[in-house]
This record gives sequence, structure tokens and C-alpha cells, in this order.
Amino acid sequence: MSSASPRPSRPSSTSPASSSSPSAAGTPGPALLALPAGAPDIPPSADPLVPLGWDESWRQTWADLLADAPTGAVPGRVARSGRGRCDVLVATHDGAVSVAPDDGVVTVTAAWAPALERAVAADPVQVPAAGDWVVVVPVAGARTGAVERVLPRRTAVVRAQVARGSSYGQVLAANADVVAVAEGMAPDVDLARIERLLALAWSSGAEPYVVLTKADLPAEPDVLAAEVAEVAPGAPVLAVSALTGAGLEPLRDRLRGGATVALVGASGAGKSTLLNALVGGDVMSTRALRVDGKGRHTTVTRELHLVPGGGAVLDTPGLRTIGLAGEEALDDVFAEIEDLASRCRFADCAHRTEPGCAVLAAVEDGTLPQRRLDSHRKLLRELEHQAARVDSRLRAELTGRARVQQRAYRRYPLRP
Ligand SMILES: Nc1nc2c(ncn2[C@@H]2O[C@H](COP(=O)(O)OP(=O)(O)OP(=O)(O)O)[C@@H](O)[C@H]2O)c(=O)[nH]1
Ligand SMILES: [Zn+2]
Repeated sequence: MSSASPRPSRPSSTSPASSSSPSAAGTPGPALLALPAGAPDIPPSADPLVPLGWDESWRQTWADLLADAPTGAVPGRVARSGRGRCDVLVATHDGAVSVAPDDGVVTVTAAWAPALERAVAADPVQVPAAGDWVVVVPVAGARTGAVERVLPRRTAVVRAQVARGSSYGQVLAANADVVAVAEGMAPDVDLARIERLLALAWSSGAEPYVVLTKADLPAEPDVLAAEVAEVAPGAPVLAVSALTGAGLEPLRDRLRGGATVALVGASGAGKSTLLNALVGGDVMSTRALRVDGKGRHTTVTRELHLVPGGGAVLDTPGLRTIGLAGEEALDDVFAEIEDLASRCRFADCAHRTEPGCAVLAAVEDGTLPQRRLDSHRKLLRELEHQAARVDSRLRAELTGRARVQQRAYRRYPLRP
């Protein structure tokens, strides 16, 4: 039933809790787990959270938090998030969670603790998102618990939302190492859409990739991929086929290293199919599905899926409209225009009518496609418009310049 359930094939690295824990399976109860107040003493190599992306730096963050965390608190990674609760993957080490452990990781459905409710009320960006690492207190034997707070994110795919007159950021995917912009090679490749999604990817702070799906369909996928590479400076461009498995190796490599790959793309871009190819199996058939009016399956939830060989894939719904924010990302998406602009005669050149404009000169001599300049202008206009509506705090989050104020966490403030 759960697509984020523990990976099927990884050998157990810890002793099954049900055989050793006094709070064994079959005895669900309200008692909180009594874990020692220090970080569990597990060698990193044996920590079942490592293939999920838990590393030395997260470990350090955790150690800094732990002294103020409630008894029984363990780190967990959010697989699915809903209003007021989320599914969190936690390690079963130390008999922490005793229901049906198999490979060292188990899913706990955790309700927001009051501290988290307060944090979210103060700042909607604090809503736990798929991919977040959180402080969770599991209930022994029950696969339930309380999620206390979200660990500061390393990266975030954030969509700017406007509701009831005010703007806020909605985190679509947290702590991805790679944000893969998925675009189908057939029926046609939409360069402007790739550029738009690359802006989202760059502003997340993760490594942007372009994954051209359905590479088995066009006659000359390599020519198409080269065309796309022209509009994706700084981002690897992969031509992949989920049907044949061709081209997937670079992504598989990253996953084996424990990386988290987030997929963003339009509806129909092939994200679910790609996810299935990477995760191995038909993960979308059992959940996260909706049959819409036309009888088509469409992804509706954001979800973290574990990959059997290590790593995780974050799925996002087909994005029809994305409120972009973070103008800075455009400098990366249109790196060659930025480069040209530095050679314009006027520092504040708008590349429209100014004399000595290196950008217009490049369009003139054919080295910069007019389409590319138009696309840049369009996104810039949109971002400027958006910037007027998005508050400065959100922009700070988007550009990674500042940590979100965590005032709501008075109970156990994060130490710098
Ligand atoms: N030939 C071919 N078809 C593919 C490939 N990948 C996906 N498709 C097809 O493209 C269509 C859309 O794929 P999905 O994986 O459902 O697309 P999606 O991005 O998940 O769409 P949403 O769930 O709406 O966001 C399906 O009919 C797939 O069978 C591929 O590598 N080759
Ligand atoms: Zn200019």
C-alpha cells in the first residue's frame, strides 16, 4: 500500500526490533519510546538512514538539536505530507519502532506537535514537505508519533503561491541534491518550458539536470538533446527512455551515492514512468493516483520514493502553472546572456535600443537566438511582477541568502 515503504531488497543492517524490544509488535500503546538522550551510537556505515541521504552534516545538525529535543526524539525523513500530519521514514535501530521492521527503515504516520503547529502558523514555509528531515517522536509499537520540527533545509523547490491577498512559498520538494527537469522528446520539446523549470531548479539550490524522456520516439534524439543543451548552460542534459532504460545511468549513479533526485515537469512529461524505471516497480499504481475526467492517471501528491540500491526520488505533480520567484536564478538559466550583458556599453543596458549593446549584436550576428532573448525577457517580466507580491522573507528562502527566522521554535531553538 505504501510506495514509500521500506526498500525491499536491502539487507538488514540492524537487528530486528521486534525480537529484542520490550515494546514488541502487537502491543501498540501510547507510551513514548525511552531512547537515551544522546545521539544513538550507530556507526555511519550501518545507519539505515544513510541510503536515504543522512550524512555527516545532517548528523551534526541533529546533534546540535538533540539536547533540547523531547525524550524519544529520532530523525526521520518525510515521505508524504498532508495538513496536520505526515508519513515519516525512521530507522528501526535500538528497537525504536517495533512494528514489522524488515530492512531498518519503517514508515510512521506522525501528527504535527504543538511546536510545529506554532511554527507553521508563523511561517507557512515551515509546513513539512516531502524530502524534509524532521524531529519525530514515534509511539512504540504503533507506527504513529508526533513531528516536532523541520530541520533547516539545504535545498527547496519552492513555488510562489498567492492566497487571500498574501503570498507565501509552498515547498514542493525539500533537500533534493538534483532537480531534474523532465520534458518529453515527443510530441515536441518546449524550450521555453524547460527554461522556466530550470529557473525553478536553479533557485532551489540543488544541481539542475534536464532529463529528456521518451528518447525512443524521435528519429534523432541526439540532435534534439544537443539543441536543448544550448538552452541549458551549466546543466547536464540526458536523453532517456524509460521503456528501454537507455540514458538512465547518470541518474542511477547519483542515486547509488545516496542522492535525492526531484522530478519536475509538465503533466505528461513522463515523470511517473521515469520514477518507476528508477525505483523499479509500478509505484504509482497503488497510490498518489487520480483518475481524472478523461480517465487518465495523474499524479496528485508529492512523495519521496526510496530506490532499492540507495537514494530517493521525489515526485512532484504535473505543474501547469508555477509562480516563479527568485530573479537571481535567471542569471544561471541564461548564463550566456548574462555574459554578453557584461560587455554592453552601459552597465544598466536593457538590451532594447541602446547603442553598444552586446546582446543585440549577438542576436544580429546570429550567435544568440532571438527566441532565447524573448524567453529571457518574458521570465524576467514575470519575476519582477512576482517579486512585487512575494514578501522578502520568501525571497530570502528562495535565494538561500538567509535562514528563515525560527522564532516559533522557542522550545528548543536551533543553535547556529
Ligand atoms: N515511448 C515512451 N513513452 C513514454 C516514456 N515515458 C513515458 N511515456 C509515456 O508518456 C505518457 C505520460 O507519462 P507519465 O509518466 O504518466 O507522465 P507524468 O509526467 O507522470 O504525468 P503526470 O502524472 O500527469 O504529471 C504515458 O503514456 C507514458 O507511457 C518513454 O520513455 N518512452
Ligand atoms: Zn545590452
